[in-house]
Amino acid sequence: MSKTIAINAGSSSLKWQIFAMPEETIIAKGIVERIGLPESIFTIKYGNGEVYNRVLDILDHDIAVNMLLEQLIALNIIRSFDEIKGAGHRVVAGGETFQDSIIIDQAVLEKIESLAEFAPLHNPAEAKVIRVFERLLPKTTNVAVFDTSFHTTMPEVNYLYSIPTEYYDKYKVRKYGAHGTSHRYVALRAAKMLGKPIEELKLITCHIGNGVSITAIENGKSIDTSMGFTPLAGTTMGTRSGDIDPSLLAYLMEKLEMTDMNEMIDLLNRKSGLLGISQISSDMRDLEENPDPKAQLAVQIFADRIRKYIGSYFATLNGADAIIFTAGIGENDRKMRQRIISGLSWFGCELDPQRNEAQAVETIISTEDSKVKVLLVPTDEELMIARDVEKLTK
Ligand SMILES: Nc1ncnc2c1ncn2[C@@H]1O[C@H](COP(=O)(O)OP(=O)(O)O)[C@@H](O)[C@H]1O
Ligand SMILES: CC(=O)OP(=O)(O)O
Ligand SMILES: [Mg+2]
Repeated sequence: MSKTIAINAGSSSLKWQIFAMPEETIIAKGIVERIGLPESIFTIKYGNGEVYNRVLDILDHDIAVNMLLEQLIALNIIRSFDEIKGAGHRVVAGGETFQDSIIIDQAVLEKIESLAEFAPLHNPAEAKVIRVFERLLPKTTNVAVFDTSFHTTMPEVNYLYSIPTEYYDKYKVRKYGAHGTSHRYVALRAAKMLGKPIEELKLITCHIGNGVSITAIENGKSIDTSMGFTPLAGTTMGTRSGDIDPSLLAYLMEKLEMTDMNEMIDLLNRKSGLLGISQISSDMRDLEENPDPKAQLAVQIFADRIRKYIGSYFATLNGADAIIFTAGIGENDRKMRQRIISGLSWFGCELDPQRNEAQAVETIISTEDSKVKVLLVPTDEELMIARDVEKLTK
């Protein structure tokens, strides 16, 4: 038995699990939520159902990971960092350089850092977390697992933008997508739940967290996905605008007397989405029950954009067997699932209100008669990451 830690740094969270491998039993797990927001939540579950929980302001991922490593020792979950043989790190953007998971050396880490423009809210923070590991756990093998890997099967017709092709040839400008590890995991689980080989299924997977992406899956392969060159594209998200008319950039920059394009991109990445529309919060928990009309408008726009992508993927796939909900909002927010599916009855999707009460458990939430099944599948990016560490370090 060896111990592997899987670290999943998201835009608003840091999730992690320590597994005994190859048994895949969980030794401890935890999440730091609302990173960068007031009242971040730091939780560790370990031992025989023990829980360590603190609410405090955690400014960034660097602080979160240092706090986590400190508590692993303080709570006696491990006696020394040397016990951890492998560490798997989620990295959002691998570009065309990294098609698969890889052991991290200095050249790999520098390349991950150089891909910052491909995932500005993620790669820099993820690289920092890896550097903390290199410093504090020098004997541990670090492995990078890329969100983009699963989407490398997308056909050219879907990953190319309608701009001069020379820019793809010269600069690798294309759609890369994200959340691939999650889409892959929930698709595999869905096939099990439906009792069919994944090769025979057409699936639309909806990863709805602080970042949101919708993926069309055929034959177990990603055919198209809503995120683009970076995770800014697609649907409305916690702080990201999703798709907009690019002409807006020049127009708004002039109005705002902005000269730096990075400032504009930052506005779309960090001040838009639920936060921008509601002017209240990027966190769905602060909005869902909030009677403020702006909060409710934000919630409606959020649902509408997801529904539109699902609709378009019915066209991409020429029909679908199942829609799958996962991630923070997809797993926990039944009202949001109801809002999204209620507009898709023409396609043959019908939710069972009672089954839809479920939260964070694997279950079918559509009615018996629903032509398209609707599934709730809690994602487990960390397990997929730990499996890749095991594969590469054996
Ligand atoms: N019980 C809940 N009801 C509604 N939304 C929830 C609930 N629990 C978590 N969320 C939402 O999930 C989002 C975070 O999702 P998550 O997948 O953890 O994020 P990340 O993108 O950082 O990985 C937040 O917007 C949070 O409000
Ligand atoms: C790519 C992305 O948006 O990831 P997350 O939802 O974890 O922030
Ligand atoms: Mg995430």
